[in-house]
Amino acid sequence: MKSLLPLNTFHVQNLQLIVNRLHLLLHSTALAFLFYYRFCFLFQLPQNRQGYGLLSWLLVFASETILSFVWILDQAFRWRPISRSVFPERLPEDHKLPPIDVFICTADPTKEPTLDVMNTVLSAMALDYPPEKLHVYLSDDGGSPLTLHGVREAWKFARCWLPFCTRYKIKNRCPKAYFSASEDHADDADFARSSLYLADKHKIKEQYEGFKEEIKAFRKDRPFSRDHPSVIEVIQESITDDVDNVKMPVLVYVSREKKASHPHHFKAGALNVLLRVSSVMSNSPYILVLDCDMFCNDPTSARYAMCFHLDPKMSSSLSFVQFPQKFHNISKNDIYDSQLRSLFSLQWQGMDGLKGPVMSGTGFYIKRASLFGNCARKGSDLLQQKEQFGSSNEFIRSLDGNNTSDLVSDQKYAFLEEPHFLASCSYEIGTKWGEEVGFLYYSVVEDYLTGFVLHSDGWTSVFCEPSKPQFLGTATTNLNDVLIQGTRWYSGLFENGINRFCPLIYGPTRMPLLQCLCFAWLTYFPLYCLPLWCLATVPQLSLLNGIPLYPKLF
Ligand SMILES: O=c1ccn([C@@H]2O[C@H](COP(=O)(O)OP(=O)(O)O[C@H]3O[C@H](CO)[C@@H](O)[C@H](O)[C@H]3O)[C@@H](O)[C@H]2O)c(=O)[nH]1
Ligand SMILES: [Mn+2]
Repeated sequence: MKSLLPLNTFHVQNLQLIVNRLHLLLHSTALAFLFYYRFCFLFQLPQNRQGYGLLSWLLVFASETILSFVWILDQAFRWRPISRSVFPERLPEDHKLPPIDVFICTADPTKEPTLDVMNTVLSAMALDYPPEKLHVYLSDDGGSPLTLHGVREAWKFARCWLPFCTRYKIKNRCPKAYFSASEDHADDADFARSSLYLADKHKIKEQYEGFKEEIKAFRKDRPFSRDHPSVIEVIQESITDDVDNVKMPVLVYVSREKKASHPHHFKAGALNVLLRVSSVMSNSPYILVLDCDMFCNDPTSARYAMCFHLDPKMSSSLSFVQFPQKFHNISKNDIYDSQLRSLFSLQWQGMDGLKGPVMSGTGFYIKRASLFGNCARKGSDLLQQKEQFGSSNEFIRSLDGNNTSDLVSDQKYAFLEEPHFLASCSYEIGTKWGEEVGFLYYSVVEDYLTGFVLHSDGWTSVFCEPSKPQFLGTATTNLNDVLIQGTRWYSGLFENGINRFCPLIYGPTRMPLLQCLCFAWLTYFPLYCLPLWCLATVPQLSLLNGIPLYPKLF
């Protein structure tokens, strides 16, 4: 009976849909009149086509054209908004659930405080999922001894933290957030006032303080260089005092090799190394990608995601389940809209009604096989596969998809030869990594591009937005950071609108038109700044100089 019921359902938001489409009709009629007026004016009288008057007209006309173009693209998001529900209680029993690898990226311990990164790691280890099916990989691009020390300490702390969370069904499993939450928030269960719970809570708080001290006390003066060899440590193996029989997820620290002479491709490069290293260790079919500044706020996300990935109706074409980015540090007035509200509540819902939302960098559960594109097809010969994936036989063997999670604890990996080879910076030379395989390198917004190409290859995605945010991140809240991040995102996005991945050229033969328009909106909306400048100056100057730009009403 259990398996017959659907794991998820969706419903089209009909009222929203009708309002949106009526608005589309009304607004486009108004636009048609505006354009008619502009054309008539230019072609009616010859004197309209000379001097400053003409210049102002053309500038305003060009601005209106750009705005209308961006507006038309934006309508695709509003065409068919849907919302979804999931039923995790209908999932198969724990032993039948597929394994998951969690990838967390960090790059710089000075900008990304180690304690916060470890909180993200701990919250991921404490996901509500069978621990033997969970493998957490931390990629440290800084190659910092402090981060490695932090991971070892985090593992020790996790040995008490995880049982505490399961015993009391703690909902907020990021220790920092749990201890700083107000009492009523943290403890809403029946036993909240029981003396046993309070005593345990007190004890675990002390252990957390000890863990914090351990990280603080670490010598930080060691400079970290851009050149460093790869360091890989399966934390599970380094601890021997198996006092209590606590089942723990595997925790792996990976710092890939870096040389100034080799491009490292930022986060996409780090994720691809994790993809390779994990494939010869746990090789889980599903991967959760997290930024180090984004912790799991609710432990149920893995089960929620599996409600889609295990749904036989959608799983064959489903590449990833995207959760919205929500933030814990939004200021009261949020004057820069750091929450990115329209993206994560309105537009992603709209794309969900088409072929699925854009990959948003963090908080998504992706099917590993989808990242190997068409290259991984069975039957292609070994030589060809080596050209695409590099020369590791073990990696190529892993493409068959047979999970090898028991190998993590195998003696074979005591020396970790193969993972080191896969994490070396020369491994990718001459291969298709970053071009056709894994996360793509052509863009600073690797998430957008990888998602776009996946959609072009026929994969779909799903947007899952439960009422309680599953992940909480740190938003940019001051003008300086907003401008730096904005410039990086919008220039990166716009670049994708004018290179060979232009959604309006590359897309239409590969995906439905409305989906193309959504991607096109993302790449072209940075053009907004041009009409903004024009309309903030030209009409005002024209008014002062007596140049009419708009029709007289009376
Ligand atoms: O060389 C690098 C650079 C960055 N990172 C990590 O990548 C993540 C995101 O980088 P960040 O500098 O915080 O960028 P944001 O602008 O905050 O990130 C947003 O935009 C990125 C680019 O689109 C996406 O990858 C992110 O997921 C998304 O949250 C962080 O965890 C970093 O530690 C690395 O691992 N290696
Ligand atoms: Mn960030």
